[in-house]
Amino acid sequence: MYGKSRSCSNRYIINSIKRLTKFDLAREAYRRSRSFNMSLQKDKLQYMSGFGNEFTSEDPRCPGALPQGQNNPQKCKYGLYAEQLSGSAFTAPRESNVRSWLYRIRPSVKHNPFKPIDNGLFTNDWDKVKPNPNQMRWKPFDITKASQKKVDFVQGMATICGAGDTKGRHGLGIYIYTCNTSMDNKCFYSSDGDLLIVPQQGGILITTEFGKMQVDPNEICVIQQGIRFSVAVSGETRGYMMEVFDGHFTLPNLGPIGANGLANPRDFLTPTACYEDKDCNYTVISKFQGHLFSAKQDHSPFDVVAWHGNYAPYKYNLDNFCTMNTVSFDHVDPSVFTVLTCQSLKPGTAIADFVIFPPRWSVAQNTFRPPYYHRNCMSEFMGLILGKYEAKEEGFSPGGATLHSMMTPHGPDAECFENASSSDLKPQRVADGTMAFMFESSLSMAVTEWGNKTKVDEKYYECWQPLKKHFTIDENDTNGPSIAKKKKAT
Ligand SMILES: O=C(O)Cc1cc(O)ccc1O
Ligand SMILES: [Fe+2]
Repeated sequence: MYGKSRSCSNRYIINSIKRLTKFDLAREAYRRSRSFNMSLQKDKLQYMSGFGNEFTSEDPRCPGALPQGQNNPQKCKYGLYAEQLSGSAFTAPRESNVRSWLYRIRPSVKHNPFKPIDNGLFTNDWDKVKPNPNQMRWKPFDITKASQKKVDFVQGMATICGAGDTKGRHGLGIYIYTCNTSMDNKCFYSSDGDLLIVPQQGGILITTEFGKMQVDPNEICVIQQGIRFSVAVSGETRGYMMEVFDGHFTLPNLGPIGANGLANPRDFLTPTACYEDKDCNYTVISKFQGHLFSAKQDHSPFDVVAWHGNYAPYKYNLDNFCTMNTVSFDHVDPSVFTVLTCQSLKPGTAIADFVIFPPRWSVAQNTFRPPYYHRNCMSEFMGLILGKYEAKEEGFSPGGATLHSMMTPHGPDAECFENASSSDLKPQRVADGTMAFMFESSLSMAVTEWGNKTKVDEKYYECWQPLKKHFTIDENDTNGPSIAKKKKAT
């Protein structure tokens, strides 16, 4: 039945070359799926638009692979296995209930046992490190050259800071990834949380169980808990990554802004089903309770022929962000630039917000335009994708980072303060050719041992030391301080 069907071309080919050995058949299936996958140039990849939609997707090579009207028929078309991936408790309220059904060549369970592997610089063990309340700044993180040592995405992950606990399902981790080589017959998934990936140098082609996404610098993607993915790169590659243990990212409420603006739902792109039927020695790396484990299996995990559901990875181009801001006076809080948020149980308070500082018009009367001086009951980790950040034109470079921990004072450097205090306030473009971002968390994060000793800019504090005392009392100022007025009266 399957062999006669034009619809599943791998089977068709396999059955039409009957006298070949099992090995030849497997090789032929691999060749066909490989040439299909290679023909998917990054600009030819197809996506479905929308945030949190109920999507359906079938690989065009196997039409009708999705069961109609039910999730797990006694026999799935093309001999596929049905598998549910649950991203919320079965009983979660409808608005937060997420799951997808995958129709795959083999179920994920067909693997050898997981064995612990060396975590390298990747850890969620931040409680052993001594706390450090200082402002932290990191110079751009080094990328190993392929000629020195081949490093893939998983080998190149390093934890810079974090808080909370994977077992208690509460917290976040912030990671830097640097790599020079594609993951080869190897995939990764986190059992602990959702990953938000922010490429900074070099695009990444991510193959997931749901399909492929090309994510270039100035784009971001989210790969949720449990979803397997493999990263291909084409040179020296660097980026930032945040993992949230509590729940999933959502779009922020817009309140009085109205129904549109900030990150609009239709600009989120989810990949379409694209299977590979590949028999090979494959390695699955699992992050489980903050530790890495490896399991071998005899096939590619990217064998999902069709899927449906509302639990699927997505990407977003930061250029699509519709910025809101003041058109009268005062510097508006940076929450107005929130792209995605992972909320805690405390109303309006985030485990993590992903906030960007996009190119925009700045129009403000009688206002100190750059970020204000600040002490925050939240932690602020910042990264720079491109260009410069207006509050610190010098010293904060693309591929570097800053951390302003809970209640740690921060704000514009002395030069920025002096310039912005006297600049002409006509409407102006700000942040053109730049993209800075912030991971803001209500948790108090600890910097890891690696974070404390790698690329740290020990002189960061110096950027505020030239801030001058400008305080003066003008005896003739009738609106001035009461002491001056009292003196005049007597
Ligand atoms: O530069 C920062 O550290 C982030 C930041 C931005 C802003 O617009 C206002 C306050 C703030 O802390
Ligand atoms: Fe701040």
